[in-house]
Amino acid sequence: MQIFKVFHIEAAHRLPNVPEGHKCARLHGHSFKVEIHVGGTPGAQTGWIMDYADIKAAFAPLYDRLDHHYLNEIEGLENPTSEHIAQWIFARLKVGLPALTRVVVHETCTSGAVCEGLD
Ligand SMILES: Nc1nc2c(c(=O)[nH]1)N=C([C@H](O)[C@H](O)COP(=O)(O)OP(=O)(O)OP(=O)(O)O)CN2
Ligand SMILES: [Zn+2]
Repeated sequence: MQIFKVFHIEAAHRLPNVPEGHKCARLHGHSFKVEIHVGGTPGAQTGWIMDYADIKAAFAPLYDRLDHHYLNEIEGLENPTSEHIAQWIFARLKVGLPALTRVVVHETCTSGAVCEGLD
């Protein structure tokens, strides 16, 4: 079973490696929606896999690094595609949140990336 918590991140970026004339080469911003999913079995007494507040606390340091920042300036996000943002979050969050199973980054209402592990 999995639970999830949703975060909203305002941030700017540009994609440096797109073909010439691509709209995403220009500086622009998004209201990113990030889902953090955690897997496990609900505890017999608690009835929950984990307190949602603990997911929030684990993600907080990364949230602070991303929210209202220019993503290209962040180490590891020099090419901040949805895919790279999802991988960047997964790699760093997994260390302190071992039950992490999935990171979903909605870049717009119609597009996004899902990371369920690192190759
Ligand atoms: N595979 C990827 N493709 C694109 C990415 C990406 O991160 N991974 N990023 C972009 C742009 O940053 C852009 O902001 C989002 O693109 P898009 O979904 O095309 O945005 P629109 O608002 O124009 O979408 P519509 O629903 O078609 O209006 C581009 N590609
Ligand atoms: Zn974009």
